[in-house]
Amino acid sequence: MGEGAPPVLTGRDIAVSFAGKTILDVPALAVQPGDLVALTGPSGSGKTTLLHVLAGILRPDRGSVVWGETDIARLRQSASDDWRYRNVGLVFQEFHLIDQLSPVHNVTLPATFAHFTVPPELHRRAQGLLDDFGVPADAHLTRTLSRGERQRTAIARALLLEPSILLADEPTASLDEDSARQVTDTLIASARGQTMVIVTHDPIVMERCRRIIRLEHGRIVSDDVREPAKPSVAEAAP
Ligand SMILES: Nc1ncnc2c1ncn2[C@@H]1O[C@H](COP(=O)(O)OP(=O)(O)OP(=O)(O)O)[C@@H](O)[C@H]1O
Repeated sequence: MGEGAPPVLTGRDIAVSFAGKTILDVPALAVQPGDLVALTGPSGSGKTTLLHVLAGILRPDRGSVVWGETDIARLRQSASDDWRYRNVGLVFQEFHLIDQLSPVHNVTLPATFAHFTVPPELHRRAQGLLDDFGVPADAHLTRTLSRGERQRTAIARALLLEPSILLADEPTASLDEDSARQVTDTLIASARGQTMVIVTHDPIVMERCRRIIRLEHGRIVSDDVREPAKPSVAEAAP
């Protein structure tokens, strides 16, 4: 992690309201490059809203969200989409997979926005990632996968283009304890200097993160830095 380096993310005075009610009120947030941050807190506390603001999916009513030198809160929609495509891997709570495609086809989808046909090396990388995450790559249509396999497919897809930022919303929510441990270890092993912000309630994920930010009623109520736990299984390199 870039200890002492300038933050890769600087948020200031971020506010989001829905129907006149303030959902998020974050005066300041800085994240160091390569850090592993868990965003936790009770249901409805604003975690997904903050993640979407950090991803540029949701424009805050107020404030700045500066990644590197780009204030994504000021970008037009198309520029924001382009910035996200170039920089961010996203794991959504509801996965956003296409059921009628194979898992490997879902994982290679991000590549189809930039390439007419998926380059063979990205196809191989997709298969390698699915293998690392224990998903049968071509065997079935995605709709036949279990919820846990779908979740792991969504994580593999977020990693395909080796984004510098990974934002994940409850990436272990559908997994049993062993799978959650394995997926967390694989995810973290695959981070080569990536900055990760993970919304989670899962102690298995939290113990592997260096920083735990807790939200309540849309505000940061605690922000703790500590030594993360070591992986429980041998780290696999995708
Ligand atoms: N589009 C919207 N319109 C109105 N209210 C919304 C909207 N999106 C979120 N909210 C409200 O904002 C609050 C925060 O929601 P958010 O999904 O960010 O919480 P969360 O901490 O991620 O919750 P969970 O752990 O249950 O996923 C909730 O009260 C939710 O109902």
